[in-house]
Amino acid sequence: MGLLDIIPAGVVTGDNLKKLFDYAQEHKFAIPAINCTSTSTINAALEAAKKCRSPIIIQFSNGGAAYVAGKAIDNKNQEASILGAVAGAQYVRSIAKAYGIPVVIHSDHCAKKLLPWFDGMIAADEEYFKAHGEPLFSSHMLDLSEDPMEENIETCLKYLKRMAAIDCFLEMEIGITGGEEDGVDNSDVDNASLYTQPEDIWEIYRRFSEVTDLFSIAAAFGNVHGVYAPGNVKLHPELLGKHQAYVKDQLKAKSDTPVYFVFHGGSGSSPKEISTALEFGVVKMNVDTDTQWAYWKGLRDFYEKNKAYLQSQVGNPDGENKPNKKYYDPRVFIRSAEVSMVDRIAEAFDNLNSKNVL
Ligand SMILES: O=C(CO)COP(=O)(O)O
Ligand SMILES: O=C[C@H](O)COP(=O)(O)O
Ligand SMILES: [Zn+2]
Ligand SMILES: [Zn+2]
Repeated sequence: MGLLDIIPAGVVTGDNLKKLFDYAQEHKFAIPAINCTSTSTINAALEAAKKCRSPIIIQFSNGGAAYVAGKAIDNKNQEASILGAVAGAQYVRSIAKAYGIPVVIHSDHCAKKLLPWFDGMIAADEEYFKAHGEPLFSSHMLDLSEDPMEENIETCLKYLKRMAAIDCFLEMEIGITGGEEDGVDNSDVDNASLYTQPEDIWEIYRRFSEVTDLFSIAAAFGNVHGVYAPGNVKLHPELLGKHQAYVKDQLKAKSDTPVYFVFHGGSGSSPKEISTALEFGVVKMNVDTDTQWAYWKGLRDFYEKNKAYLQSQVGNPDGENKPNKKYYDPRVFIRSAEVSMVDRIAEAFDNLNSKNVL
């Protein structure tokens, strides 16, 4: 039985999203979450998933969402980030079904200072729920990992109650992802905060479960955003196994993976690190930096290959009166970027063991 026997193609929310993650854990695969900033990058992500016969997660960071709306819109009260995330979600909703794959729409890291962004997106979810019986977004992430744990949990619980009422799924972060996100520089945080403890996972799991089962945990196991020289990042995905065993024991559960874990900083991770994470119940892995690089590389290679045709509107090695329109049409050069991004996402499906699961 394939995934499409269990959940439909198109945007999945609520119980269908839970079924997707359960299916992924059962079959030891995870779904790549690709940071998208435009219809071009969204289409590349959907194209890769269609090609690989896999579900996909389209996610918008705060800055990525603002970029979707356009740089001319002021973002002082998060207007651009709210409008852009909502516009991006609506765009995905209008085309997802045509790709014939399950699609999850998600918003990425939201720190305390960005809560007005979160409020704006939840308001859009509630409005969408009134009209369609489901939220606009499948899920959102709250990242209060910089704050004391009790405050992190309390704030998440407040939103979780509101989200549970509209079947919207919450991803929370505990422990700190190193590197940089949304201009917050975490490159010098102390080592212990980069690795979460099992007791903390249980505390979160226990309290969130009293409200809903629509939540996941981005637990830090040395994850870092970005790509660095070899040896600089020490990932310990096996720690996730300890967390799962601890929660299983507390719950006296049958499942070895009672928790849905999220892997941040997927770029630059080795296939071995990724497969260890899969073993311990990771259902979602975020990839941004490597797909950014792939998009750029596609464009760079196009330019290198066609340089002589890209110096003037008219005139190339084939003749001084020959027009170059077909080289500088964005549908041609941006397409090269997309094709390269599609290939990199296909590699992520391979590493995440999620090819041909429909
Ligand atoms: O975790 C991420 C987005 O939240 C992406 O991390 P990378 O840029 O390292 O792939
Ligand atoms: O959080 C990590 C993602 O890579 C988002 O990056 P960004 O804030 O530059 O869009
Ligand atoms: Zn974080
Ligand atoms: Zn992240």
